Amino acid sequence: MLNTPVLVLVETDESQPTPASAELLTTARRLTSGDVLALALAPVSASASALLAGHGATRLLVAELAERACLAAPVADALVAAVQHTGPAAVLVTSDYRGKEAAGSAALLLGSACVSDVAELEVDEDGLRASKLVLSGSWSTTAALGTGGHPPVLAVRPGSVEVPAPLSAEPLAAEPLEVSLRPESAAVRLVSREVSHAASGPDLASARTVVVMGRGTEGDLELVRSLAEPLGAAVGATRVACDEGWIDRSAQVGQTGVSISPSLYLSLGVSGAVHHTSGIQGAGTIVAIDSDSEAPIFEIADFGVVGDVTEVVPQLVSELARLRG
Ligand SMILES: Cc1cc2nc3c(=O)[nH]c(=O)nc-3n(C[C@H](O)[C@H](O)[C@H](O)COP(=O)(O)OP(=O)(O)OC[C@H]3O[C@@H](n4cnc5c(N)ncnc54)[C@H](O)[C@@H]3O)c2cc1C
Repeated sequence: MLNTPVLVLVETDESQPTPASAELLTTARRLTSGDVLALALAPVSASASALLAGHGATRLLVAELAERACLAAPVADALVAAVQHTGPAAVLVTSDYRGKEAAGSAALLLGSACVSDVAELEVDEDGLRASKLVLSGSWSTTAALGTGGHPPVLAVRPGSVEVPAPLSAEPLAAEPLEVSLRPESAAVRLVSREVSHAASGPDLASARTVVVMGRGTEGDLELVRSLAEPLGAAVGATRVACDEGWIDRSAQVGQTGVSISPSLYLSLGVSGAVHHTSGIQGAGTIVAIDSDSEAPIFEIADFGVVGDVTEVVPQLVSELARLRG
């Protein structure tokens, strides 16, 4: 175990940290006996701050980036400022679209290492080791990050660790962090930001359960939602479903879409092309419903149903309702 601080970029809503942030804090807490420094990019409510502490944070730095918090370059500047202020052994961010880009930029600015899509982190006598799956999950690679240099910046995939219930804790005192933006960061302005159609359920990248719509659903989003809603699942899609305009592009899972690692992945009429399955490498249990028994998705599925989604899904939904009384 390390005894030096670990810096974690966290996000909170009104009352709590996001599930991905709780995972990062859990990971950091397991890596070090030293401080776990939470860096927030907006003011944090007392209840969210207490939960940050409950998940393992010992200090809370707040860099107020306002609307720039959703742009990678200013976030990288905030990470660099926090590193210079606190001297951590490592920096953890969530491996999503913004986190990966910010991690790369921050590592470049710090002259340190960067690994994205990290599935597992451990400490051995030589320092930190980060593991990830590559080549559509056919290889697991581990990078040794050494010690003594600038802290490595690690983008950790959501869904990689189980988060225990938070301990009861007092809110942390927020420590303001001054961030001076580089001219190139200050030059980028946020013009608009809106919630997309696909984002009406849980966040796709960090959801514990995901139901994915493929071509076999023939665009019946109601059918997909009829299963997703009782499961509290996020809705994802294949590229074909997005190309057809059945659902917003932001729902695309795969090589050119979002990478997901839910505990439960359920596919409806998805063939299992490698471009799609490369985005679900970290998934726990894979359940596939497809009318073609030869579909490649069945090669990686833990449970498979060969059948028509229009017949199987309603039966599944009513069985779920029956089991829940
Ligand atoms: C460079 C590149 C990048 C790509 N990136 C991505 C990516 O990020 N994500 C992605 O998803 N794809 C991506 N693709 C596309 C990918 O190769 C596949 O074409 C796509 O994933 C297939 O989508 P699908 O499974 O919905 O459709 P199909 O492959 O057409 O499969 C449809 C499935 O539905 C089944 N079916 C049909 N009717 C029913 C029914 N009534 N009930 C049950 N099952 C039924 C069929 O048996 C079939 O297995 C990429 C391709 C390229 C070249």
